[in-house]
Amino acid sequence: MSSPSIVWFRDDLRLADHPALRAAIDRGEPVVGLYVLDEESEGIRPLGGAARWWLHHSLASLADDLRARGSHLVLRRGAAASVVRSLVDDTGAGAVYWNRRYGGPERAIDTALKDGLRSDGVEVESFAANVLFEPWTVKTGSGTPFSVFTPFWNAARNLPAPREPLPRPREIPGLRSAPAGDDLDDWELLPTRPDWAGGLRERWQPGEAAARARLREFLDHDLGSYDAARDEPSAGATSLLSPRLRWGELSPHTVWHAGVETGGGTGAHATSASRFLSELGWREFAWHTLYHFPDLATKNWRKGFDAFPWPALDPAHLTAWEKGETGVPMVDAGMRELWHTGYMHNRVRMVTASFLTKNLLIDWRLGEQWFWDTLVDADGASNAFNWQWVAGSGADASPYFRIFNPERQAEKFDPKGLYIGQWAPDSAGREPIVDLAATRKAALQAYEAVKRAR
Ligand SMILES: Cc1cc2nc3c(=O)[nH]c(=O)nc-3n(C[C@H](O)[C@H](O)[C@H](O)COP(=O)(O)OP(=O)(O)OC[C@H]3O[C@@H](n4cnc5c(N)ncnc54)[C@H](O)[C@@H]3O)c2cc1C
Repeated sequence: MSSPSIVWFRDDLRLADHPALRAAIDRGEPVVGLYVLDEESEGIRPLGGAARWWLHHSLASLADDLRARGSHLVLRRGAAASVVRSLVDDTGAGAVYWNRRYGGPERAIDTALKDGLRSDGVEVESFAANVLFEPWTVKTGSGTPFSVFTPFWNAARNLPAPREPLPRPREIPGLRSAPAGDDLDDWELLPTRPDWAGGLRERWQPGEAAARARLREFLDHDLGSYDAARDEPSAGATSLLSPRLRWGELSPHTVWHAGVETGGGTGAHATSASRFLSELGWREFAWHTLYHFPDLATKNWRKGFDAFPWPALDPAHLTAWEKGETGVPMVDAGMRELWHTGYMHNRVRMVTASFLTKNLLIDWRLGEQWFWDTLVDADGASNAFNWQWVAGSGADASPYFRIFNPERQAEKFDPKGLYIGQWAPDSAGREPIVDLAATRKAALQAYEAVKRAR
């Protein structure tokens, strides 16, 4: 009788550079892949609509890849701990392997499950694979977590370099017949009525093979102009790797080493490569912050910001922002790009988030939730981290209260109006729903309460 190894896939929907999968293959018994759609465990945040769309396609691709190499992906739905246990019972598995996750509720589930399975005699091992630096290894001189990016990243860079990525396995021995599982279509991850995913289908191809192709294309063709053009939303100069990293179709190690190798030498290419690698550093910093502050999506990271006097919500303003009908062209263009494609350029994310929190004085949590529902790259760390950074409640070195002026941002980063022309050509001649100068002043006044609370 064989005693299979279960590989529990989570935010790592790939075969290459997958240490848990590698360990399972090395154990020499049949390998069973598992993905659990967990909408029941305490504290697990339900996925947003755009994320569900991506997940569906990425799982389909992973299942094909596993099948082509001799194994299976079993899909089951329910509270993760009991689903994993029941698959262990069904298959007589002797080992369960996974790559680590860093959110608070996720860690609680994984730790309890590891202890429980081990005490039943099942081998359980977890691996570092989804961040370059384990969040607890980057510490200040006094052993505390970092609260500012630059010293965080300097300290991380002084640690041993990220390991080389593991090769993609050619063969993965599986059980002769797959254990029972759900049909992916029955999970209803895709929208039906209405089907709003047309723009997502046009823009994206989820799955590991497409992710690797995009990485190569970006490094071979676009990297040289990254540093100069990365802030221009119409330039198409950024990597578009965020959903691929979010879903783990690429590991950060793979991206890191590919970037280091391509960016050698001097000149624009090298400057761009080092800028690109430091953007990966922001992703690391977001996970570091979430690990040490698990309530990042719900509570102000900066305690003093609890004193910020948010006025009563004007639901019409929130709806105008969500739909890209504010009459502020840069904001409307961004919000429509988001709705149509499940993505928004980083510069415009900052402008739209600033407009919501500073000009409309709407709590950052409502914006975070909208992005959570509409972004294909929405993740537990980066989304909340960046919302708090823009709102002023987050981990930011800046001593002042940052307010982006959407008109000046458009002049600077979309000088020919190409981005606005693509997404919100009708917005330019319209009256904004609020007066930008007056609302800016009101935001600064509201911030006085935070200063007093310090
Ligand atoms: C309000 C707001 C919300 C955001 N929500 C998310 C989110 O849910 N998920 C997400 O991945 N990014 C988020 N970002 C960060 C950033 O906008 C995206 O990572 C970036 O636009 C993705 O495009 P790209 O892959 O072409 O980026 P590139 O410029 O090519 O950067 C390469 C990679 O670095 C990482 N990265 C770059 N900037 C950041 C950043 N500021 N914070 C964390 N990682 C970064 C991403 O993994 C990205 O794929 C948010 C930013 C803001 C201002």
